[in-house]
Amino acid sequence: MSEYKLKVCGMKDPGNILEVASLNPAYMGFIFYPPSKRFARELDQAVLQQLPPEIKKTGVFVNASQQEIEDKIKAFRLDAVQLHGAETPDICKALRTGGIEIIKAFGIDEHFDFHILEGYEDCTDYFLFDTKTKGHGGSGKAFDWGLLRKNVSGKKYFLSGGIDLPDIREIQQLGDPSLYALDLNSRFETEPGLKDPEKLRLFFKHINNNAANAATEDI
Ligand SMILES: O=C(O)c1ccccc1NCC(=O)[C@H](O)[C@H](O)COP(=O)(O)O
Repeated sequence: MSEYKLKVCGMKDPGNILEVASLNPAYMGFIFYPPSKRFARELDQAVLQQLPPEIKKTGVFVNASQQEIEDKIKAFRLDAVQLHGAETPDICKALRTGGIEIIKAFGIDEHFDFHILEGYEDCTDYFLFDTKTKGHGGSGKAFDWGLLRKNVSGKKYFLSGGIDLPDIREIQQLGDPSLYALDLNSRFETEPGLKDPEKLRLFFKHINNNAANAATEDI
């Protein structure tokens, strides 16, 4: 089994960004959505440029205009964008032309029609499955992962929504070859936008320990 990539989302504090970067997540997410408690209002461009190039700087948007997204890509030298609203395949395609990685997020509940994904197959790099909420993300709530059995797309996806330390074993047992990355956010916070590096360190340490029955007493 290959290792899960890890994404830490909702970063905004300069010191905290650098602390979390020392754990080497594959992705770090910055939220450019003003209503979010994690809105990166005064994100420090200089701090982002200190991040190792292996960490993909990911801008998270909800129904932003193409111009706004492109401005942020340029200003913060983003590697990826994560689109959390009702963005169309056309906007995904237009943004991707610029060479940026496109992660299209979908809110999942029992009513989600997985056929919607068909329109996004050719214009995105990854899907992200999050819990359906009015707030678009960062709810701290998990959806029923059993619903993913209805996903017939072979595209790699990020699993998101309320992931926490006690979920490690269940995630290891999902055994889905399309599951590419895990998105961590509010369950690893001491306050909105501020991550607990020690709690993240524990998750990082145990999640890719492939022996599903490995000792996890320190969790
Ligand atoms: O985190 C937010 O506040 C947020 C608000 C609006 C759109 C997206 C948002 N977060 C995007 C993420 O990738 C989160 O990590 C994802 O929603 C899961 O968050 P959580 O349920 O807190 O683990």
